[in-house]
Parts: sequence; C-alpha cells; structure tokens
Amino acid sequence: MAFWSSTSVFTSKVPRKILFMFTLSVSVTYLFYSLMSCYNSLQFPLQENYAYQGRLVTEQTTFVTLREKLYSASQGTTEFTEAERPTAVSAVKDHAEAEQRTVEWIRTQASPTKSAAAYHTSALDKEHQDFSTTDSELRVNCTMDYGEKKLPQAIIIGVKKGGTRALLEALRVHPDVRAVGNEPHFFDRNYEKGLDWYR
Ligand SMILES: Nc1ncnc2c1ncn2[C@@H]1O[C@H](COP(=O)(O)OS(=O)(=O)O)[C@@H](OP(=O)(O)O)[C@H]1O
Repeated sequence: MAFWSSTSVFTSKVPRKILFMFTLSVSVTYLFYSLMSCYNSLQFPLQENYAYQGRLVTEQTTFVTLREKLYSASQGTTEFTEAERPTAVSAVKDHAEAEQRTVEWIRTQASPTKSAAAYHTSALDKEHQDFSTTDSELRVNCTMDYGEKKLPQAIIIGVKKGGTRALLEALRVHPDVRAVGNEPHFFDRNYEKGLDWYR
C-alpha cells in the first residue's frame, strides 16, 4: 500500500514554475504591506530638518547648561569666571525675554477687546500654571539632550496636502518661534502615547 503526502500530490499536479511564481508573488505582497504598515516609522526626516534639529538641540543644551550653572552659582556650588558671567546672564535673560515677548504677542493678537483680553490673560495664566514647566520642575523634567520640554502654545491642524508644512516653515522663520522638525501627528496617530510623549 502506497502512502502519498498531500505536498507530493500537490507538486506533482502543479507545474513547479507556477508554484514558484505564486510563492514569489505572495512574498512580495507581504513585504509591500509590511512596509506600508510601518511607513511612518520609516519616514526619514529631510536633510534640512536634521540640520535644524541639530541647531535646536545645540541652542537648547547651551541654554539649559547656562541656566543650571546660574542656578548652581546662586546656590553657591558653581563659580563663573569673570569672563563667563556677563555672557551667561545675558543669554538667560534674552531667552526669558523672548518667551515673555511671545506670550505678550499671543495676548495682543488673540484679544481684540478689553474684556476678551482679560479673559485670555487669565486663561493663558491658568494654562501656564497647568502646563508650563516651573523652575523647580525644570531640574526634574528637562534633559541635557533635549532642553526644556513644554506642551505647544499653538497647533497647526490641516488636511493632507493642505499646506501645513508651508505654514510651519513660514512661522519657523520668526526668531521667537520654536517649532518641531517633523509633524508629530499627536492627535491622529500618537494620542495613546500621552502628554509626556507630546512634550
Ligand atoms: N501657498 C500655497 N499655495 C498653493 N499650494 C501650496 C501652498 N503652500 C503649499 N502648497 C502645496 O501644498 C502641498 C503640501 O501640503 P502639506 O504641507 O499639507 O503636505 S503634507 O500633506 O503635510 O505632506 C504641496 O503640494 P504638492 O507640491 O502638490 O505636494 C505644496 O506645493
């Protein structure tokens, strides 16, 4: 009595060439869908974004280093040299002034009437309390690599091909605007990662 495995019956009836083509097409299809599903993680940022992010990290690192040094100096643990002190103080002051100017600008732009201005001012103050990193939190929340992490003060929302990238690049030109390098897609793709990821 002869025993035939199902595989040998299959291969004996179907030409090997067709079987090979079928296997190949299934593999290619599988590979294609795998690439499509992880398309986002495979998206490489543009070269200029690398350059921009490099500049951003350098600036932020310098600022945080100076700020921490100043804090340490105020606590009496770090000594600035006479040459370093004026530069450090003015860098921190410039950054703080830039942040203040941005907040003032938002207040004036977003508040056409006096009552609305009062409303927005209190709302902004509340938001500042809720979301901003305080000086005491700064030492816990900031990393030396990425600087001070904050939630955004403005969000660009738009459909695909709606020109959001052009708007982002135009806003980025303003010296007081700090914009992300790539679109973070927090609300549509990364919402479950939470606010800590978003910062
Ligand atoms: N001002 C203005 N007027 C007309 N068209 C404009 C404008 N700004 C950007 N664009 C065009 O918008 C397309 C890019 O949109 P997005 O940045 O939203 O693209 S993306 O979906 O985020 O990838 C992109 O279109 P395509 O070149 O066809 O891709 C841009 O050329």
